Amino acid sequence: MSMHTVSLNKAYGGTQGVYRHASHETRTDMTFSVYVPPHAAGTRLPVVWYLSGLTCTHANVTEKGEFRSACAEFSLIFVAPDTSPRGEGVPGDPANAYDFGLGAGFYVDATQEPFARNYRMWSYVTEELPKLVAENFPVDASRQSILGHSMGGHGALTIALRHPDRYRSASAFAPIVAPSQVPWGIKALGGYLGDARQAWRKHDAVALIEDGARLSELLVDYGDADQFLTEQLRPELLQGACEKAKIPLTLRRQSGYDHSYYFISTFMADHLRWHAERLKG
Ligand SMILES: N[C@@H](CCC(=O)N[C@@H](CS)C(=O)NCC(=O)O)C(=O)O
Repeated sequence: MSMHTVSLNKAYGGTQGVYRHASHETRTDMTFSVYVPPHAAGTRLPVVWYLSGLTCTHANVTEKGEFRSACAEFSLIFVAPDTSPRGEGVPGDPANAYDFGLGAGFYVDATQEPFARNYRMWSYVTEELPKLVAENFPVDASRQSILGHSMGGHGALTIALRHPDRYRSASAFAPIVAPSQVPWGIKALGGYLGDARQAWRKHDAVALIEDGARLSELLVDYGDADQFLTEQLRPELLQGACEKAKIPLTLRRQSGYDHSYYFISTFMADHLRWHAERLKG
C-alpha cells in the first residue's frame, strides 16, 4: 500500500505529517495526519487513534487539538483520519446537510444505496488505515488506544467495545453514546444501514453494552454548556448502561465548556496522560 506526503512540519522535536493515499475501502483518495514524537531510531512507539466529529477532516484536530506537547512528553504517535470519503462522484453533498454524507461517515460500512460503494469508514478505520500506518510509521501495534469527539467519540467507543483486545484504553470528548436514540444517529444509521434497527445495535455504544460488550474502563468528558448535550449526546444513557454492566466509567462534567475545540484542547493532555499510563510496557 502506498501513500504520499502532503506536508511535513517539525513540532515539539517530532514530525507532524499529512498524508494521502488511494483507499481500496472507500474507492477514493483519503487524507490523514500522523504526529510522530521524538524518539531513538529503531524504537517502536504506542499509537493513539483520534476520531473526529461531524463536519471535520483530519485538519480540525491537527490544527486545534493541542495534542503534540503531550504526545512528545509521553512518546505517543497520534493518528487522525478523515470522517468520510470525499471526491468526485461521492454522494452526500454537505450543502444539503452537515450531519449526513461528506464529513459525517459515522464510522459504519454503509449497506444502503447510493452510499454503500464509498462509505466504508468502519473498515477503513479498523482495517485499512491501521495496516498502512503500521507499514509506514514506527508503531508498536500491541500498544494502541483510541479516543474521539462527538461522532468520533461514538466511533471510538463502538470500535473499542468491538475490539477489546486491540485497544488498551478508550476515551471520548462529548461522545454520541446512543445513536439509535438521538436525531443525529437515527438519521445517519437509518441512511447508511437502512430501517432494520437490529443492524444499528453494533454501532451503538449503549446497545453494545446492553448486548454484552465489555471494556475494563472508560473515560468521558463533556461540557455542561455543550449545545448538543441534552438532545444528541445524552451521557446519562452511557452512565446507566455502564452501571448495569459494572464497567468502571469516569464521567466528568466540565463546568462552562461547550462542544468546540476550545473544550477538547483543554482536556486533551489529560486524556493523553491517561492513555499513556495504560500503554506503558
Ligand atoms: N457548528 C457545526 C456543528 C457541528 C459541530 O459542532 N461539529 C463539531 C464536531 S460534532 C466540530 O468539531 N466541528 C468542527 C470544528 O469545530 O473545527 C455546524 O453547524 O457545522
